[in-house]
Amino acid sequence: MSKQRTIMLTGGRGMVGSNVRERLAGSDWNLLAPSHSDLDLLDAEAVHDYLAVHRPDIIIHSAGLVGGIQANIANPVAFLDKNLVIGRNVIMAAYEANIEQLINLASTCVYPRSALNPLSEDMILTGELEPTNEGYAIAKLMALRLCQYVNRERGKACFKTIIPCNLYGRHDKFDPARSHLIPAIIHKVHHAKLNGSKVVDIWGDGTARREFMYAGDLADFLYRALNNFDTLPDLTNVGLGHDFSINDYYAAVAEVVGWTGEFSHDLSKPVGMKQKLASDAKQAAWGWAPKTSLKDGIQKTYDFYLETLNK
Ligand SMILES: NC(=O)C1=CN([C@@H]2O[C@H](COP(=O)(O)OP(=O)(O)OC[C@H]3O[C@@H](n4cnc5c(N)ncnc54)[C@H](OP(=O)(O)O)[C@@H]3O)[C@@H](O)[C@H]2O)C=CC1
Ligand SMILES: C[C@H]1O[C@H](OP(=O)(O)OP(=O)(O)OC[C@H]2O[C@@H](n3cnc4c(=O)[nH]c(N)nc43)[C@H](O)[C@@H]2O)[C@@H](O)[C@@H](O)C1=O
Repeated sequence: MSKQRTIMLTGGRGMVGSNVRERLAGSDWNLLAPSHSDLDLLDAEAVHDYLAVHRPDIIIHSAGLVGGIQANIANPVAFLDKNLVIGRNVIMAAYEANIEQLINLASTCVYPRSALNPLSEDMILTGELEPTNEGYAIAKLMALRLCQYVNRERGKACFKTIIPCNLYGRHDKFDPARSHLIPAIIHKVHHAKLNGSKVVDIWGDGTARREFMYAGDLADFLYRALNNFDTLPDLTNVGLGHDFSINDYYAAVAEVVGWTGEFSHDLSKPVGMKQKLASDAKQAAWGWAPKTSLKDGIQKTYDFYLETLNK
């Protein structure tokens, strides 16, 4: 009989982490998902001691300070400092404890702002970063490179990094000061419907493009990666392979929510990258593709939003 394998999931109460926990429910994996209050990842000694005691077979590192464009602009110090320290602590503790397998989560903000789309993994560190989330991106780049250096020293690919595109889904954050685009639209359009408002504001002119994947699909990718770690590429984008304009996302949410008003454009708001579409060549070669359509994903996210309002 084979030994039950143990996974440590950081950020297990966050959006990605909660979707991963739901995906793992009923599986053979023994899951360790310490909450922020159980284990503060800013505390290097605590992380070191935790790994020395628990010795997981694999770590999914999904914790961090995460937020939309406005939160990143408002708090560059925290986004750089906290993510740098958390990334360093988790990866170095895993290195020192000789943990065999780790999956580190980066983000498409690691790509240069002027790189040609679709963005392929070999474009990393070839140009200037997008200023609206530069601090966050520098922290993510540090963690990505640290994983690659561990692999170089060990002579094998033990610590792998995935680069998800923008994500949304159940367990998302809907607070306008922190939220990413899709939860922000759900919150705005739901309230417009509730209050009988005829107009909703879109930040910017709405022509910027984003690739938003349903977080349940990322959990599905990670589940496959856990069970096929050896074939998972050392560094790979994870995404849809196509994108939509900001205006398209507003229209899609309005349809799901059932609101029929009009949109105006607030040109004083930050827009960030004009486009950040990740190449899906590596993930496709690995044999994986997301399954959730934009409409289904928005519907599930809206249902979750309504559940949280009623709690
Ligand atoms: N959301 C997105 O669009 C994208 C996310 N990613 C990456 O995916 C990962 C998960 O993101 P997501 O789930 O959206 O983010 P969330 O903010 O939903 O979750 C992050 C989690 O990290 C925890 N955390 C933060 N600081 C600490 C700490 N000091 N010690 C312990 N736990 C801590 C948070 O706990 P608490 O809330 O209690 O502080 C929270 O549970 C991140 O690495 C992110 O960069 C990549 C691409 C896109
Ligand atoms: C995942 C990625 O996410 C962040 O980058 P971002 O993609 O720019 O983030 P966003 O989801 O907040 O915005 C996407 C687009 O949407 C437009 N937009 C319109 N109207 C609203 C609106 O009401 N709210 C928000 N937030 N955006 C809006 C907004 O102007 C922008 O053009 C990084 O900071 C970092 O976290 C990171 O790596």
